[in-house]
Amino acid sequence: MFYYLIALAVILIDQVTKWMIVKEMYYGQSITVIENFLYITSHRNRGAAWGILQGQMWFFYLITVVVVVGLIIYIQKLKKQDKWFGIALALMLGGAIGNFIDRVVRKEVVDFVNTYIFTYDFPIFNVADSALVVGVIIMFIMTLFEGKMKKEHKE
Ligand SMILES: CCC[C@@H]1OC(=O)[C@@H](C)C[C@H](C)CCCCC(=O)CCC[C@@H](CC)/C=C/C=C(\COC)CC[C@@H](O)[C@@H](O)C[C@H](O)CNC1=O
Repeated sequence: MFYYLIALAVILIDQVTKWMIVKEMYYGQSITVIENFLYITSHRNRGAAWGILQGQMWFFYLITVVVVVGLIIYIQKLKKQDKWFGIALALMLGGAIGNFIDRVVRKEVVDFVNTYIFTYDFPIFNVADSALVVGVIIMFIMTLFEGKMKKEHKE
């Protein structure tokens, strides 16, 4: 149950930030936060990461529903000691739903976090993407860590 609160918090923060960007900024407007590193740029994406599959909304709905159902089943099955795993799943759940709301309501995803990692202009993303990526990273670390733990028990 606790994990759904994390997912809900991610959705709220994601939707509030997107709502502010849509309300306060015109499309393409950019605000410098840290020169040459971080900008807030009002952007829209009809695709997935890096703008792949532009406009394939039905495909995105399908994938997102499968991802969300999978995550909920996984969260329900969690045991007590899988705390971090649950947090990772909750972050991914919140992120997936956050972008899903945009895709259903706006038919496009609002993006605004514009970072330049070294000289590479990383694709503009949003809070939901960050939650998804952080969730994936935590899950990846947990899986590695779990593997290591099991090996130790065996030896
Ligand atoms: C993060 C997943 C993207 C997110 O997937 C979602 O919604 C999920 C729930 C539904 C998709 C239909 C299915 C995932 C497709 C897989 C994918 O795409 C490969 C992802 C790799 C990833 C490593 C895990 C890299 C990271 C990229 C970016 C995020 O950097 C922080 C750049 C984000 C910008 O291109 C921004 O314009 C994207 C826009 O906001 C729409 N977002 C989505 O489609």
